Amino acid sequence: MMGLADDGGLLLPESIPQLDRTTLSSWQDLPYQELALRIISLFATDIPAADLKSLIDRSYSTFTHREITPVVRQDGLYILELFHGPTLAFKDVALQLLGNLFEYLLEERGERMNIVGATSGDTGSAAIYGVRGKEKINIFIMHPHGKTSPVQERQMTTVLDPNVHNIAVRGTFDDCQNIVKILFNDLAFKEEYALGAVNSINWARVLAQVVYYFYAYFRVTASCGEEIYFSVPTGNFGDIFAGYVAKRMGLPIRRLLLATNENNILTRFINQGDYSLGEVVQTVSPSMDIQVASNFERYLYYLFGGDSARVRDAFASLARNGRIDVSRAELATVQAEFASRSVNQEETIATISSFHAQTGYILDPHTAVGVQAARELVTDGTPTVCLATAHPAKFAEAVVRAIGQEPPRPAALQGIEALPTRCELLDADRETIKELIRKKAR
Ligand SMILES: Cc1ncc(COP(=O)(O)O)c(C=O)c1O
Ligand SMILES: N[C@@H](CCOP(=O)(O)O)C(=O)O
Repeated sequence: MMGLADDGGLLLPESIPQLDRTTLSSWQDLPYQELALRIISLFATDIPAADLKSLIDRSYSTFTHREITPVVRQDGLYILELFHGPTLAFKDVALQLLGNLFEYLLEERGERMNIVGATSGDTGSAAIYGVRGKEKINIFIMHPHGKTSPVQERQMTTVLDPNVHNIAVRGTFDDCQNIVKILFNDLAFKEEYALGAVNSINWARVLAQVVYYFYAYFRVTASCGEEIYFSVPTGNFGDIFAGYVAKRMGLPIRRLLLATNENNILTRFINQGDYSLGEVVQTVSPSMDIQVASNFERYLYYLFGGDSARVRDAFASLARNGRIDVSRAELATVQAEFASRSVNQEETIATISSFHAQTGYILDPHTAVGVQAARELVTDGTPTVCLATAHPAKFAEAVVRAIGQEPPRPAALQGIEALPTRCELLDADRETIKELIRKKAR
C-alpha cells in the first residue's frame, strides 16, 4: 500500500520462498487463477485465502481468453500472449488485481487513496481500467505528451470517470517517473494525500507478474526440471525482474533474455558492465523508451548479496556521475543469469514483416524486439518463450509499415477515435503536478 519505502528505496520481500520439484510438478496442470492463488499466497500472508481467491477470480474474469495468458507456438518459438485483458497489454495481468486489492484493503481500513503514476503508454490505461469508478480511489496518471501511440493515448484520455485524471507532461517518461518518486519521497505530502503507487515500484505489481512465468513454463515443458529461456522486451526492468523472482523461487529458467530497443542502457550493462545514462530516443516501441530502469535497483540488491548500503551508494553514484559500476565477478554473475540484445527500429519492423510472412502471426513492435533478440541469442535449441507484451492493434502505424496492412482491431478499441477526451497538458515540474493533485484529490 505504501509504494516506495520511506527512505526512497524499493521494497522487497524479506525472503523469497523456495519451491521444490514435487511442488512444481503438483502445479503443472492448474488453471491460471489457481496457480496465481498458490503463488501469491506465499507472499500475501495477511489476506485470508478465501478473500484472495475471490479477488483473483474477479480480477481475471475481465480477460477475453479462458486461459488468461495462453501460449502459442510460432516459428519454433513459444509466444506467451499477455494481451487478453481490457487494455490489451501485459499490464492488465497485474493491474486488474492491484485495483481490486486496493479496494479491498481500503474498505477494510476505512481509508481513501490518491494514486499517482507514470506511464510510457501501457501502465496508464491498465491502471485506469483497474480503478475507474472505484469509490475510495482517485487516480492521476502522467504520460509524456505526444510520445505514446495514438491508441494508447486515447485508451487513457477517453475514460471520463470523475476519479480519473490524465496529465500529458511536456517531457519524457523518465521525467514523469522522476516526479512520481519525488512526490513519494515528500513524506508529508505522501501522508496528507494518501498516495498509492501503480507502477512497478509497487511490489504487488511484480508479484502478480511472476505467475505467468510459471504458467508458461508448465505449458511448454513435459516435466519439471527441463530448463528453458524467456525473452522479455524490457524498459523499466519490471517484467523481467518478475522472471528473475520466478527463477530465484526455483523455476528452471536457464537464462533470461533481456531485449531492448535503441534505449539500450540495460543491454550495455549486461554485455559490457556499462550502466551509464544516455538521452531517451523515441522509437516504434514507445513503451520501452526509458533510460532509468526503476526495478534495476531491486536486482542490484540481490547482485550485491543483500547489501542495501551498497545499493544506496550505487544510486548516489548514478545521481553524481550518471553511472553505476560493478566488479568483474559481479558482471560474470549477471552474464550467467541474463543475455541481452538491443534491436533497432529497422530490425523491429523487419522482424514483424518476416514473422508475418513465415507464420501469418502479427507481432506488436515490443514483442518483435523480444522475438528478434531470441532469434539471435538462442543457438542451442533450448525451448524459448517470448513474452508478447501488447496487442499489435495498439501500434497500428508500425505494423502497417512492416506488413502493409492494419492489424485486426479487437472490440475494446472499436470507435475509440470518436469518443470525447479529457486531459491536462502540464510542464514536467513537481510543484505544478502537486498543485493539480491538491486541487483534485478527494
Ligand atoms: C508493451 C510493452 N512491452 C514491454 C514493456 C517493458 O516492460 P518493463 O517496463 O516492465 O521492462 C512495456 C512497458 O512496461 C510495455 O508496455
Ligand atoms: N512501459 C511502462 C512504463 C512504466 O512501467 P511500470 O511497469 O513501472 O509501470 C508503461 O507502459 O507505462
